[in-house]
Amino acid sequence: MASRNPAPQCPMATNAASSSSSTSPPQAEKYPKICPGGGLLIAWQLKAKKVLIVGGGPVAAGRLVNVKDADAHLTVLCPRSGLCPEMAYRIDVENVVDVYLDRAYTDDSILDGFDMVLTAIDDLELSKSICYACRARRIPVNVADVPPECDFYFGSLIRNGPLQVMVSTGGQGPKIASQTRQKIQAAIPSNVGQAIVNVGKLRSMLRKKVPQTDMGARRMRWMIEVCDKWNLDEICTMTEGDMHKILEGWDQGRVLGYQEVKGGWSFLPSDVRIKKALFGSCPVVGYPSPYVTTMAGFLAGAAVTAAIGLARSATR
Ligand SMILES: C[C@@]1(CC(=O)O)c2cc3[nH]c(cc4nc(cc5[nH]c(cc(n2)[C@H]1CCC(=O)O)[C@@](C)(CC(=O)O)[C@@H]5CCC(=O)O)C(CC(=O)O)=C4CCC(=O)O)c(CCC(=O)O)c3CC(=O)O
Ligand SMILES: NC(=O)C1=CN([C@@H]2O[C@H](COP(=O)(O)OP(=O)(O)OC[C@H]3O[C@@H](n4cnc5c(N)ncnc54)[C@H](O)[C@@H]3O)[C@@H](O)[C@H]2O)C=CC1
Repeated sequence: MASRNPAPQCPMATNAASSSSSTSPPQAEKYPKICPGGGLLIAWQLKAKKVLIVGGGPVAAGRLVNVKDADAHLTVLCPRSGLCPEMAYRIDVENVVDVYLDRAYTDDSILDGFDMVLTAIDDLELSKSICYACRARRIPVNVADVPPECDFYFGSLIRNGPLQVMVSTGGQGPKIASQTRQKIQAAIPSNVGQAIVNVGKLRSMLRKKVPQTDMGARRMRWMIEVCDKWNLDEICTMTEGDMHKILEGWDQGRVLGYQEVKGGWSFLPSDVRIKKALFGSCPVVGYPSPYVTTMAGFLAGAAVTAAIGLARSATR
């Protein structure tokens, strides 16, 4: 791992050590405050892991998307008569369900061998008993609608290529999770996924070029400099040929910038920046580029003036 995660900012955090300043040790301000009561947000690698969904309604269909996005091997257990249109489509047309069992849940032996179980059925007692059977087998389980019977909660998700963001409120305010997700989504540049794909490619090329483990720190410093020197739009334009050029800089201990790699005059702004200034919209607040609004305003003004002029000359 490169470097430690920055301490999460928690305005509601209280720290026993720092709240009584007279007794707090000097380290109290230096280390991140512990903020208990949260869940552990992790990117669980489900690829080829066996997941069972019990139920075939809209909630089960939502869970299906979550686990298939993570490349899980999925079994759905639900009588055909109970499948909602989306679930039927996923099973029959899209064919993304690896094993479909057209029957109701009857006995717990079916749970053996699964790595994760998700229930989304309208039978609370059965849901609870599935939960206990999973816990007896140490299988992580989520029971939709019954937070106490969940080993983990789902959250409000953003996905853009390799980028994934999850907002969780620990089960307390799912609608606020959804609203917060929408605000974050509006602040994330739409091309971030492509930029991450390109950076991922460059990183793996660098690892091939410099595989030595004792070069880890230098590799990381170099990659950090690439990401600082190339902005997101520029990274999106990086071709494999550009990557080879950038990697040539490694031997001289330097990182080539966009202009050095792509050519062009260094005293002019890059074509990417010009395009963005003229046609882009601000990814953070979403307003149209000032250049575009000014130009549109000018054209509208000119059109109105011309129309008035024409109308006047017609009435004379
Ligand atoms: C524990 C959890 C389930 C789990 O993970 O197993 C859970 C539980 C419950 N939700 C309930 C209600 C609503 N859920 C939503 C929406 C979402 N709920 C989601 C997740 C979670 N919901 C998990 C915790 C997430 C967290 O930490 O915040 C989201 C984020 C993701 C997803 O479902 O995939 C998705 C938003 C997706 C998006 O838009 O991005 C809305 C709003 C709406 O529909 O617009 C309402 C109505 C408003 C309200 O009730 O507040 C009730 C019924 C309460 C009752 O009966 O009164 C319970 C049960 C209970 O609380 O007891
Ligand atoms: N985010 C959340 O946590 C939410 C949870 N819910 C809850 O999730 C549950 C499922 O809701 P919906 O998807 O709307 O489904 P639903 O209530 O429309 O249908 C239930 C599904 O479970 C299946 N089912 C019932 N008994 C079964 C059995 N023994 N074996 C296999 N399948 C069985 C039915 O055939 C059907 O497909 C409900 O309890 C609902 O209250 C609902 C909305 C949001």
